[in-house]
Amino acid sequence: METFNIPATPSLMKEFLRQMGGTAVIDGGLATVLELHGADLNDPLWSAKCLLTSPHLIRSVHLDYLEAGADIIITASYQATIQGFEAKGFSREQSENLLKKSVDIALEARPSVGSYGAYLADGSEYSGCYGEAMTVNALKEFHRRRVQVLAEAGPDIIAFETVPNKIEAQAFAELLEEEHIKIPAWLTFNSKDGVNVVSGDSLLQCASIAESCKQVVAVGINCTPPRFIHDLILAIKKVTTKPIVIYPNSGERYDADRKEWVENTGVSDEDFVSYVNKWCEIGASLVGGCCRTTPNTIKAIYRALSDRSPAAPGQK
Ligand SMILES: C[S+](C)CC[C@H](N)C(=O)O
Ligand SMILES: N[C@@H](CCS)C(=O)O
Ligand SMILES: [Zn+2]
Repeated sequence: METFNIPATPSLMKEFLRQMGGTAVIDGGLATVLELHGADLNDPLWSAKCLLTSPHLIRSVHLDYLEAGADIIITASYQATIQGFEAKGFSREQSENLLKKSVDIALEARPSVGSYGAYLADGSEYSGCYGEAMTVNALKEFHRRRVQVLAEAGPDIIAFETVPNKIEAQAFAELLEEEHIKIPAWLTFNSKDGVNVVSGDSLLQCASIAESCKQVVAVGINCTPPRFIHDLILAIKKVTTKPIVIYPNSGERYDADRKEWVENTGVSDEDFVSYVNKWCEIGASLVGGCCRTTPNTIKAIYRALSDRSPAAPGQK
């Protein structure tokens, strides 16, 4: 079982970034592009449904992102949970194999571990409200086997993403240590006000939990409107020495009942690509897109960063 040997040292990501010339490009929305290709994700498994119905499509979206200039691609496991597959009638073993399949499809990819809120499939990753009764221990038990299976599949890094509250950050950090996970990880939070994480918990406290966990090699923000990113980077910078990872969404709002994104009627987010260099100047070193971004977004980010000197991405 012990087949991986990448030491999860804090310097690992820094060394990778040095090799990349200082900045790395992450891919964009996976579910978004699966939908653009006709996948129906109105399902409790959301994008993980495609692990059952259209693995070829997942593979082709990963390839599109690599071609667009992404140095890092993220697997289709955001909403893939053993509990979610079992609810569809799969056995435990079949469910674990489906999780593993997400990594196999994007070999060398960064497995996505969405929050408990993602599994609930009611959009609660955008509120972080799990009820008074939820505890760090219950969250650890929910995620434990999932994290073990994904780590055993041998990815380069595990992306804990769209983390909405402090107890889930704590649960992930403790799981990485208790299970002696040797795969490095990043933890990215989401925000709807540019100050705190979506639950209202302090971003500084959440980022500090990530900072104290030795397996965590980067900390940041994902699936958050671009207009908040600048201030969030400045806040995170105060509490971390680790590389900062940023992959915003388009700024639209998610309607969890209809499982659809709706355009904002209020302030609109302009194309965020023009801000990417500024975000890197103030501290971000891994940049990509989340929901509602596409390979075109990533191409534009790649181009914007390539114009920077001397720290061009990827040196491709
Ligand atoms: C990142 S959100 C758009 C994922 C989907 C959500 N958990 C749902 O099931 O509706
Ligand atoms: N990684 C997921 C979304 C996380 S919010 C995806 O791109 O579909
Ligand atoms: Zn997203």
